[in-house]
Amino acid sequence: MSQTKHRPQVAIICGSGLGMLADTLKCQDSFPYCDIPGFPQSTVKGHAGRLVFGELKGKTCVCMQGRFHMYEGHSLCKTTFPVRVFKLLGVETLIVTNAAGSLADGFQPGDIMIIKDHVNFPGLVGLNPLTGPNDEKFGPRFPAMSDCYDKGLRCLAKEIAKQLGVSGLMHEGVYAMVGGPTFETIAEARLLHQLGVDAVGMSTAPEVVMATHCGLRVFGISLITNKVVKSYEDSDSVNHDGVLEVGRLRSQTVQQLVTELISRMEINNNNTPNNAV
Ligand SMILES: O=P(O)(O)O[C@@H]1C[C@H](O)[C@@H](CO)O1
Ligand code: HPA
Repeated sequence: MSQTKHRPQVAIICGSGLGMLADTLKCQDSFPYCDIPGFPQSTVKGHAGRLVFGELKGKTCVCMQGRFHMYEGHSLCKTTFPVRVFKLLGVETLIVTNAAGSLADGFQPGDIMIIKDHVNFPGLVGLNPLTGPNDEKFGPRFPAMSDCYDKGLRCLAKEIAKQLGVSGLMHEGVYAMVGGPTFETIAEARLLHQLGVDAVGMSTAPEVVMATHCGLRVFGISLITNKVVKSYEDSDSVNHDGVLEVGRLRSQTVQQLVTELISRMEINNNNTPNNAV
C-alpha cells in the first residue's frame, strides 16, 4: 500500500487479449508482477503481467493485466493469490473477463456472454483453491456457491448493452472451466454441450471461488472467441492467435461495457483496506 496512493474499490482481471481494459485507467501506478512479492510470472501471450492501479469514472480500480492459469504450472493457491490481495486492499467488487469457446448453438465469435454461473471441472475433482486449512479471516470452511455472479450487476450490464446498442452481441450463460492447455476434443465438446455448458475456457472459476469465499461481489464476462468444434465433419480448428485476434476486434466494446458498468455500479465502502498489506 505504501507504493501507491490508490485504494481500489473495484478489481478487474483481464482475460486473454483483453488487457486493454487497464489502459482506460487514469492517473496510473503500474507494477510488473516480478516486483510484487508472492505474484508468479505471466507466461502466456496476451497476458502482459502488470498490476495497474488508477481511476475510472470516479471509482478507484486495480487491474490485473494478465492472469495466472493452472496449466502454467501454478498451484491454484498461487493463481488466486491476487484475489485475496484485492480483498485486503479494500476491494469490494471483482470483475472477471476471459476468452472462451462457445458450445451454445446461437453464439458467434465476437459475441459477449455475461456469466450467470459456472461449472468448475477442476474443482469437482478436488482441485479447488480452498483445499487445505481454512483461513476463517477470509471466509467459512464451506462457502455456498449458488449465487456467485451478482444478479444486480448482470441486470445492469444488460441495460447498458441495450443503451450502447450492442444487445445483439450479448448472451447470458454458463461458463465451464477445464484444465487446459489442450483445447477440447470433439467428444469432450459434445459432452460439455450435453451438460448445458454455453462457453468453455481455462480460467476464472478458481478466482470466483476465492472471491465468493471472502465476500466479494462478482461480475464476469466471456468474450466468445471461437466456436468449439463439435462435428467430425468440421475442419475448423481453434488456436491461441485466433483467440487474441477476436480480443483485439472486440476490445472497444468490452471496454465500453466494463467502463459504463463501473461508472454506474454502487459501492458501499464496507470493505476497509487492511493497513498491514
Ligand atoms: O485467461 P483466459 O481464460 O481468457 O485465456 C483463455 C484460455 C487460455 O488461457 C487461452 C486459450 O487461447 O485463452
Ligand atoms: O475453445 C476454447 N476452449 C477452451 N478455452 C478457450 N479459450 C478460448 N477459446 C477456448
